[in-house]
Amino acid sequence: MGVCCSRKSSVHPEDKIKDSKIIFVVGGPGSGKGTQCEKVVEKYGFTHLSSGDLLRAEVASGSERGKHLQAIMQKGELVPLDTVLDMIKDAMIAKADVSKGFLIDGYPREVKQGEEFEKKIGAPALLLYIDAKPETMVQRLVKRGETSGRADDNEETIKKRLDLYYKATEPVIAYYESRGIVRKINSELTVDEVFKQVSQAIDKLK
Ligand SMILES: Nc1ncnc2c1ncn2[C@@H]1O[C@H](COP(=O)(O)OP(=O)(O)O)[C@@H](O)[C@H]1O
Ligand SMILES: Nc1ncnc2c1ncn2[C@H]1C[C@H](O)[C@@H](COP(=O)(O)OP(=O)(O)O)O1
Ligand SMILES: [Mg+2]
Repeated sequence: MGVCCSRKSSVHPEDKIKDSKIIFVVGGPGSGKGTQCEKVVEKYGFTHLSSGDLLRAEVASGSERGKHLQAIMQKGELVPLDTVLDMIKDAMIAKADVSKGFLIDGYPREVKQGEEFEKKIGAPALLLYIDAKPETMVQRLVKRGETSGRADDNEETIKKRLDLYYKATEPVIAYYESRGIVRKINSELTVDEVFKQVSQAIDKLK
């Protein structure tokens, strides 16, 4: 490795984001992640990146890759790790200069996603665990499905997403609990009451 390469590495775009404040927002489908993230953006000015929104934007672009992703999401399955991680990383880099912190909503969906994120980007300071009962989540998603236009907000896919959440995503919480960064949020309350808990968790960060 000569001078050229070491110099090159010092201007890697990743360098801009590795020291940012990173908050993972994890919870089942319909638990209220997106709703709370919007409120955090309003109050704290953080950058909200939802893996689901990034994927849906790719689908909406009509690209070949989008068609492939749509088929996976419609079945309630997880898209390939590299696809979603690259999208998040690119979105973070694009905001690196102006962001006060990042809310990573809907990621990690499995422990491996968390490990890869830390290898390629950095470590989270906090994991907000948005917790609601399965009956509550199903009820909210069925209701959201009346207007969301989302291909995965139907009863059959909701059931699959819930099963996958308990199987693949819940272990993520235990994984980070051992590091002491998990804050469990009771999402059975009103949006504002849930947000009070979220605010308290974020305020403790400073
Ligand atoms: N605390 C709450 N009480 C009642 N309904 C809620 C609450 N939080 C979210 N919702 C509703 O539940 C649905 C799912 O919320 P959303 O934020 O999209 O969840 P997620 O991003 O976790 O799937 C939305 O229709 C939202 O308006
Ligand atoms: N981190 C991730 N890894 C793999 N697939 C993901 C993903 N985040 C989202 N997806 C795919 C599969 C999900 O069923 C779908 C919708 O995700 P979402 O918008 O985060 O749902 P919700 O907000 O209802 O929990 O997109
Ligand atoms: Mg969401």
